[in-house]
Amino acid sequence: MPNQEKTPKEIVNELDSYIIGQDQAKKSVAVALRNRYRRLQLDEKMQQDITPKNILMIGPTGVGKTEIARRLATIISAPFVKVEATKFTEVGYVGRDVESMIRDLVENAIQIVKKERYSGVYSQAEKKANRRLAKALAPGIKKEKRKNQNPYEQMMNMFNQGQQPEEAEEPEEELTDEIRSNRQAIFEQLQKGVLDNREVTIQVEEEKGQNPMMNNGLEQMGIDLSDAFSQLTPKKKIDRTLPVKDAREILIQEESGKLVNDADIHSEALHLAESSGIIFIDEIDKVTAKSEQSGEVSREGVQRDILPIVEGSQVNTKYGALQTDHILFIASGAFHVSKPSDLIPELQGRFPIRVELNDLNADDFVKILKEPNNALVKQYVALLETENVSVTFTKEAIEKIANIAFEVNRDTDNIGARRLHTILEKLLEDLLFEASDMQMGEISVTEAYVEDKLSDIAKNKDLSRYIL
Ligand SMILES: Nc1ncnc2c1ncn2[C@@H]1O[C@H](COP(=O)(O)OP(=O)(O)OP(=O)(O)O)[C@@H](O)[C@H]1O
Repeated sequence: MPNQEKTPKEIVNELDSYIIGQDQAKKSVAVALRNRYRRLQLDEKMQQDITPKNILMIGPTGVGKTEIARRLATIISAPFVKVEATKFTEVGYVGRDVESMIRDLVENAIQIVKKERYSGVYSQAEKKANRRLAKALAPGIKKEKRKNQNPYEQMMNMFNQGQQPEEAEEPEEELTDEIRSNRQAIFEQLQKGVLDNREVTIQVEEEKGQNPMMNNGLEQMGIDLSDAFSQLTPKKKIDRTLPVKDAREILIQEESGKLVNDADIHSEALHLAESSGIIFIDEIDKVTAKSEQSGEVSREGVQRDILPIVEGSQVNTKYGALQTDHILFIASGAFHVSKPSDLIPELQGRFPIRVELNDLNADDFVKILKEPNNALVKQYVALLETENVSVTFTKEAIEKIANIAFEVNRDTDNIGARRLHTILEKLLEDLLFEASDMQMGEISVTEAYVEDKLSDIAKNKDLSRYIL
């Protein structure tokens, strides 16, 4: 489960592999996280005396605020959600209520726990899935179901034959020795992954879409009716024909679901969200009285609604009640118009750790393009490699891209590192289009190539507003 024992230095080190600069912000999140862990080690009385300290990140858009918080959560496998303060409305108005952030956090925790539990039963589930695939690929001889058999008789027959109810839904089949040994041989091949591309028809549970009409409003109370109904009605099975490797994935999911206990997952997820959840509240600067436009629904009211959640309260979810005391909240905003002191005093008190994030310059962009583990340039190189096209970027080309990004930010809107995404997409547009037909090739992206593709657009402010 979440690795809370990492020291602040270890955390900062790991953050460094993904985020360039912003050292102060990295340090603050690492310390806040460690303090939460330290507080949990104390006796209850002491724990209550120490109020958890949340973080306020101040900085322009696209400089790494969300990225630091999200990455922090990944490093310690903690549940994480990002919400926008402006999307919430005061209690009593139509819109999302603030408690939905807690319910979203729990959903995220469920996914984390489920993934972990499923991986624990993976080999067992895979074997069961391969058995089902072998059965589908080497079917037995179907026997006609006896007519006029009443349900009681059917149950008794099943019982006598030691069948499970789900097996009983399928028509009975007769197995000859030949089918049996054929099935076993297929099963063994399946285990080795030999038949992965063969087509197979399997019965899968029909996916039920949620009914938004039914849930609207009830969601606010943590009630999901379609979920409740789907528990009551048996799942409908439908036939699907698809390659073995895809069918196996579906069946492994189904079989894993049968091997784990849902109630355990739910309670573990609640505990996980309570003890190590991280909630990132963006645009907090936009819910101050200063940023309000006249005639608008009070935005400050949203702060009043957020307050009890940040202070520690109980929120009901469909998996049970959750106490919010130990959740780490990271609020963020540019604070161009308003100041942190425009937040209601109680909320200011709950976000005592303030960090400012710096604007990014062209040198930062060079590093962002090539250094992080998931650097953009690395992503495109990997994507094109799947087409056997090997792309390299010269040092000068990367500097040129960084400079163009910086200039476009300066001359139009400053969207921080997000500008690199749009610029690279435009730069590599033709290459991405042609790559599939190139059949092996080596391409070097040079400064001249960048100039050729981007300079005209970058020089024209109106054009770059639309394209870059
Ligand atoms: N310092 C950085 N190092 C590496 N990548 C960065 C950095 N800053 C931003 N990025 C990249 O830019 C994108 C946007 O950054 P992020 O989501 O963190 O913005 P933000 O500061 O939270 O802005 P907003 O408040 O508008 O959400 C991300 O894809 C991220 O990878």
